Amino acid sequence: MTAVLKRPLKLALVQLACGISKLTNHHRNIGADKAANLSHARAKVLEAAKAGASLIVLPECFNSPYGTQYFPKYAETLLPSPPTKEQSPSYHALSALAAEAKAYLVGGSIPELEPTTQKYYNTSMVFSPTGALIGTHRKTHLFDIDIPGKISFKESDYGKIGLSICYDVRFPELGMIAARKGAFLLVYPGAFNTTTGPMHWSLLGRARAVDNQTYVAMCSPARDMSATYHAWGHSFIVDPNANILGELEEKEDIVYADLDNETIESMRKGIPVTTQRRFDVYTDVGEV
Ligand SMILES: NC(=O)CCC(=O)C(=O)O
Repeated sequence: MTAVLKRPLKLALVQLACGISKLTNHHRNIGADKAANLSHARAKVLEAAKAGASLIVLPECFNSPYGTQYFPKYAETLLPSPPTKEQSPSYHALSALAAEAKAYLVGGSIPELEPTTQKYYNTSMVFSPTGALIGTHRKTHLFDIDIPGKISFKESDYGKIGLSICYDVRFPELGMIAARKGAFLLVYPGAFNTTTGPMHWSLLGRARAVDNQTYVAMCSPARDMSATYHAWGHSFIVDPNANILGELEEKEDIVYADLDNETIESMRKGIPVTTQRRFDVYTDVGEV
């Protein structure tokens, strides 16, 4: 999916502690307690909003332990939209939180149960600062006017973001299609692990940034060695030149970066691959 946001903007990735934690009694089993996770996510998102972030991202499976064995217990029904509070407490919590934070909120992902087919999905929901749902993504493998003193509206100040989930980052086509449709930022709520994380997490995010000359944001849960799945952590934000603007370690924390148009424009001017494609020689797979 793509969403449209005004730039420049401050982006925050919330590397949430969402596995089962043994840190303190207070935090014990927080990963297994959806209501506690939603309340903890609220506190961290409001912290990011207070720091000035207008686009805030939560990680993959932010309100449940990560693992398909947990899907039946934690899954919510999102269709028909809008769901009731009973069908999807997370939908309502995220919608209210986006409005409270007055920020765009990429709600990481949650397990979804499709009521007709009874199939499970790993689904991300995106809310606007009014609390409206503006997009969803299920993991799959310019009007410019300036009349002085009257009206000024610059549609080109707005940009789209492309959203995929975790393993999706290994499929360059998704990011490429989003970038070719105008996305300036590719967001991946994700939960790599302590095996594949050190090998590929950073490499893949930086590769997608260079491929598409966009910003890329990879938002992981914090690592919890007492959970059944050990998330890599290391949430990071990278610019279109593959420079890491900020990266976390494995514990709970928030990383911020200011994103602008100029960096993308200057990168695309300097290395103009976006205008040099040879569709007379090979097929335009990004044109779908
Ligand atoms: N949650 C995921 O999709 C994990 C993907 C992963 O670890 C990988 O290496 O890819």
